[in-house]
Amino acid sequence: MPYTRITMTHFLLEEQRRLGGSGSFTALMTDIIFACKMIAHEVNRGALAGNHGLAGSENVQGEDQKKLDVLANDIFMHMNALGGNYAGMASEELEDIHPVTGAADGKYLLLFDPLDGSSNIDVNISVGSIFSILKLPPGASTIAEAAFLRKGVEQVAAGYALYGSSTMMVLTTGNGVNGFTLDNNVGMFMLTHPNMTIPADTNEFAINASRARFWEAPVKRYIDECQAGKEGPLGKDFNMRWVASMVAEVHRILVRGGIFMYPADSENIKKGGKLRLMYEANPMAFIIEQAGGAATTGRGRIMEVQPANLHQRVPVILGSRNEVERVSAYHAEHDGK
Ligand SMILES: O=P(O)(O)OC[C@H]1O[C@](O)(COP(=O)(O)O)[C@@H](O)[C@@H]1O
Ligand SMILES: [Mg+2]
Ligand SMILES: [Mg+2]
Repeated sequence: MPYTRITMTHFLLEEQRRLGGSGSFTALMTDIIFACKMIAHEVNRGALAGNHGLAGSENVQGEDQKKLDVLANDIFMHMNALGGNYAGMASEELEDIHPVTGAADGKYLLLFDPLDGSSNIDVNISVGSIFSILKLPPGASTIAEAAFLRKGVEQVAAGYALYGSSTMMVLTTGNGVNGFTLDNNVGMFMLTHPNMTIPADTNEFAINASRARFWEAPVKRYIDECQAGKEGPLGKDFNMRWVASMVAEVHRILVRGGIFMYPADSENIKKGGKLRLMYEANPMAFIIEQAGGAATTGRGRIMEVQPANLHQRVPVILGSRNEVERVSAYHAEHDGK
């Protein structure tokens, strides 16, 4: 049998040739690949390297930082500054944007969640990293927060690394979604999941049901209908999953379909929702839409939300198109639209 493996680097070079680019995109992706490999290594060493537990500090959102949140952030910042491809970065773990010194020619902006699902670190359940890449606006000479505050539709690429039973990277550059698995023996990501697509229908939902008492009527209606199964209005039995790592939930949906919801509720709406728009919701929405799914706040497309600040939160409902559209329709009906 002929050998057919394609490395992520070769895949990116091919993509670059197709677009007629100069190579800077491949270079910046190489930095992200290095960062994710190093974080995978630290996640994998876990307690052996003393990587579990709290760091003893809080991030800008008032959340307790885990040691790995801090380490993953340091790795992401360091590796992505080295190549000089970015003019600036923004992270879940940093209050302000971080202009990259010496990167006068950096043409891109990087936003990231260095470690997603961090409540799962110490219990050895899948976690991940999420990233979103924007082009520096034309004519921008100084890197201010305003340069980052752009709608998700302006992303040029987005992806995540999943540190699970195997390490994977999933990427979109606006031309479909492709998944790569890290071969630890050769240290390279190999294309294993070409052209990932999400089935339009599903019978699997993911929501943190402990928040049911706070849900809005359209969310309660939908989950009640899922739970009513074959005998209910949806006419089929549903299964439920909740990993509490958005990366793992999105990956499951890309592989076998499903709907993931972290909706607005009467409690989290005081902050705008739970998940962060710029480095969680937007990159995942881009990936999901590119795979044929849909991503909404319940009241509009996530990627069309105009960000007002870096750490803005937003309600998130994404996955198999027909189910996401059903939940949106329930919101519209409820709002009298
Ligand atoms: O603790 P909950 O309410 O189940 O929330 C879990 C959600 O929060 C997150 O962990 C937030 O991400 P961080 O771990 O990066 O803060 C998501 O990955 C996940 O979907
Ligand atoms: Mg996160
Ligand atoms: Mg995080």
